[in-house]
Amino acid sequence: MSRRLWLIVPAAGQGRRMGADRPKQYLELAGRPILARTLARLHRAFPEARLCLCLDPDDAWFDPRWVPFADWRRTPGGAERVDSVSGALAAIASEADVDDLVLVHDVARPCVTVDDLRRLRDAALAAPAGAILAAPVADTMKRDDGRGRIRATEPRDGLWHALTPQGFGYGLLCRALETARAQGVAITDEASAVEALGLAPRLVSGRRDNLKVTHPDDLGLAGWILAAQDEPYRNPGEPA
Ligand SMILES: Nc1ccn([C@@H]2O[C@H](COP(=O)(O)OP(=O)(O)OP(=O)(O)O)[C@@H](O)[C@H]2O)c(=O)n1
Ligand SMILES: C[C@](O)(CO)[C@H](O)COP(=O)(O)O
Repeated sequence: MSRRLWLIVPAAGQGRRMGADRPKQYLELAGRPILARTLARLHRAFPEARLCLCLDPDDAWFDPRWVPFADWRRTPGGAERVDSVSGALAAIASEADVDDLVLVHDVARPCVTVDDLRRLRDAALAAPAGAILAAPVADTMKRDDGRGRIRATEPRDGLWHALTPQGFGYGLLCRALETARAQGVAITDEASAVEALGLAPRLVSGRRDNLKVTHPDDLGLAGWILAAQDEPYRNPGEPA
């Protein structure tokens, strides 16, 4: 049997750094909520995928009309991003096979391109330890002294920004997150849990404009990026 594709979209954050009147995934980006934009990009790349959308159980903003997937379920978000992802993995335990491929993608990354999504999927299918989109660090890196001054210039050779999606086999990702939890390893992405097992996920060079909308000025930037990208970002029938 061929490996099925699951998408896990953590969307249960509060957007504290954005400081808006609602969680940032519900802020408008080029006329639609960020959540709708991100799901539209994922659907354009993988219309047949099964979606787990991690939402805060108390979320009062979500509208199911923004979900273009035929096969989707809402799963309860947790206290941290990793808890939201773990909750989604647990929710599909009776349906998923260990070899199924799981791509985890932040709802806060609406500018990911269809081309990058498919390249990452293909790389993750071929890599036993999974794969992540990532971008090489382009700036000189400084370490501060805790008082707003430079203590050191850090070598940037071999440094990458971790992006999403991050893709792994279902069984491997469950084992990695359970082990990290049991060992008290703090993780901010899926790859770091897999790394903690002693495995080495592949780095797939992705576009630098796959930014995570985090701070207020990211919103304008994301709007410019969407407008500039050379692929359509509206769903068929969606107003201009
Ligand atoms: N308990 C949480 C925390 C975060 N996320 C999701 O994880 C992604 C990356 O998190 P981040 O950018 O830090 O989002 P927020 O937690 O919303 O932002 P902040 O840290 O500023 O509050 C986002 O898609 C966010 O919705 C989640 O599903 N569950
Ligand atoms: C997973 C991630 O997008 C990789 O860059 C990122 O770590 C998630 O955001 P957070 O601020 O670390 O929760």
